[in-house]
Amino acid sequence: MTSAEAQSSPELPSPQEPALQLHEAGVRFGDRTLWEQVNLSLAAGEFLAVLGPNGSGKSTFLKTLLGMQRLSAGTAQVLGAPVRRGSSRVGYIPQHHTLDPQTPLRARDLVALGLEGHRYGLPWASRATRTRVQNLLDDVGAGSYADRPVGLLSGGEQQRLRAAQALADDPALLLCDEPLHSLDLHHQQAITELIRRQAVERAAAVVFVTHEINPVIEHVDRVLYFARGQHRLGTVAEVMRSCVLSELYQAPVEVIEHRGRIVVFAEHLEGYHDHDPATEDQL
Ligand SMILES: Nc1ncnc2c1ncn2[C@@H]1O[C@H](COP(=O)(O)OP(=O)(O)OP(=O)(O)O)[C@@H](O)[C@H]1O
Repeated sequence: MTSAEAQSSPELPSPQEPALQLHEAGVRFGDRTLWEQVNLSLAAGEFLAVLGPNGSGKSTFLKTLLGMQRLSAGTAQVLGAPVRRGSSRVGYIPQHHTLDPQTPLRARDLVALGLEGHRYGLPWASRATRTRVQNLLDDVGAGSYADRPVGLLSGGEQQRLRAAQALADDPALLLCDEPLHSLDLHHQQAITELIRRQAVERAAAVVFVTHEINPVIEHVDRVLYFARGQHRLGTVAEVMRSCVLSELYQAPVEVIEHRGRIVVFAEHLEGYHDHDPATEDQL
C-alpha cells in the first residue's frame, strides 16, 4: 500500500494522524452537562488515563467513541473517520459485569468473538485462528479454563477473557473501562502488561478508564480528569496536583506523591487514602 493509500484509509491512520480527535465535544442528559468542551488529540501509541468520581461520565466518554452515545456538542473522529459502531480496529474492554450462568459459550469461544470473522458468524476455521486464540488465552492466564462455560467462571476469570477478546484483532485503538476491576495483583499486572505491549509494540492508542491510577501510572502519558461537569487534561504531573484537583472539585484536595504512587487526600475527610472513588464521591 502506498503512503497515499494508507492516509486515505479510514482504518489505517498514518503515524502522524491522531488515533482520536475530539473538538469541543460534550454530552448532556436533559439539563445536566456531563462534560463539555473537550478538545483532545490522541496520538498512535499514546496512553490516556481517564479518571473521575462515580457518575462523572467516564464510561459515557468511551461510549461516544464507540458510537453508542451521541455527542450533544462538538465532533469526534476515531482513526481518521467519524465515529461509527463496530470497527474491527477498535478494541473494547467493557466495564465488569457478570455473565449469565447459562451463556452457551466456552471461554475460548468468547475470545474468538473478538476476531472479525467470528463476529459475523463465519465458521471456526484456520489453524492460525486457533493458535491466535490459544495464545491470547495463555497471555491472560486463561489456558486452564479455556473449555469451561463462561457463565460458570469467576468475575476475574471472565474479566481476563474480555481483555483477550478486545486484543484479538490487533486494535489500533483500545478502549478500556476499568479493565483491572476484580483482578488480583498478579493478573492486574499481566493485563496491564498486555495493554502496554499493544501500545508500545503495535502503536495502539489506549484510553484507560480507572479509579486507581497507580497500577498503570508508569505507562500513562496523559490524564483526562472529569468532575462536576468539568475536566482537566494534561500529564500526570500537570493534572494530579493539589491546586488543580481542588479547583476542579471546588473543595480542598491534597495530592501527595510517595514512592512513585499518587495519594489523594481530601482535607475534610479522615485519613489518607489512595485514589479512592468512594471517598471522592463525598467531595
Ligand atoms: N442514556 C442516559 N440517559 C440519562 N443519563 C445517563 C445516560 N447514560 C448515562 N447517564 C448518567 O450519566 C452519568 C454518568 O454515567 P457514566 O456511567 O458515564 O459515569 P462513570 O464516570 O463511568 O461512573 P462510574 O465510575 O460509577 O462507572 C450517570 O449519572 C448516569 O446515570
